[in-house]
Amino acid sequence: MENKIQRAREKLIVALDVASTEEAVALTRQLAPYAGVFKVGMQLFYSAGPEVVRHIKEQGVKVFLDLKLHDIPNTVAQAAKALAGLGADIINVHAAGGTAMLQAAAQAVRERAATLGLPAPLVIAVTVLTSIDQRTFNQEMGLTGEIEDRVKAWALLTRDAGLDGVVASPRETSVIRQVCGEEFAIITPGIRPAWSVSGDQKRIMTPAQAISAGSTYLVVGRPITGTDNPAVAAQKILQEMAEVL
Ligand SMILES: O=c1ccn([C@@H]2O[C@H](COP(=O)(O)O)[C@@H](O)[C@H]2O)c(=O)[nH]1
Repeated sequence: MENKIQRAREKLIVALDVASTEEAVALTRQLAPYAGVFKVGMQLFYSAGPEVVRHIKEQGVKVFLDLKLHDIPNTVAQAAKALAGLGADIINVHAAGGTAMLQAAAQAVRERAATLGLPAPLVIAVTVLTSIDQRTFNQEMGLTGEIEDRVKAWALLTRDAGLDGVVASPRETSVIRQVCGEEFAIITPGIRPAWSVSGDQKRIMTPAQAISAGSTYLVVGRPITGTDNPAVAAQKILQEMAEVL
């Protein structure tokens, strides 16, 4: 079981959705025994600044820089190049930016990392946000068809552009795995243990369901960080994951 707990720890990404470096470092120290990767999203990055990545890495964990770049290829490439210099282990962009943007981002990140002698971060594309349900997708966003088909198409686009994987709901993990293969990274937010509330997340699964579906990484924020005792919550989630590994 100890081996399975270790494997589960490597797959758990904690979303540090807080406003200061101090809070982020304190959470990282507390949760590092249970999670191998910590996610710096827009709230933390824009509040605390780029240096926060270094402070989190100093705790001996990996960092997923979740800034979801989406613009014209040149702009994204220049931004991705700047981010690659921060030492993050995973960087992401939006698949909706299209092949030229995806390729420009991946090339810029890999070249910059090589120049600095850093390991190349995984470059990942966000498909359809986990907060979007079928009604919003069709009626508000004006997109036709099923979410699952769009996710599948964007996952293939991402793979063909040479990126390392996607962000999607764990509900789409099986179909992505089928078409993109075993090596393709599938990062899944929208994780809700049975004892937590879904809130703004719409396409959700439990930690055990997401692992069973084949997700590479599970992103968990509020079900851990929003509780009175984040370490206990993280331990429970780790246990749920390990039981099906
Ligand atoms: O489709 C997406 C892409 C990114 N996220 C991010 O993951 C975490 C989830 O946090 P919870 O508190 O567990 O809901 C959050 O930082 C999002 O920005 C996502 O949820 N869905």
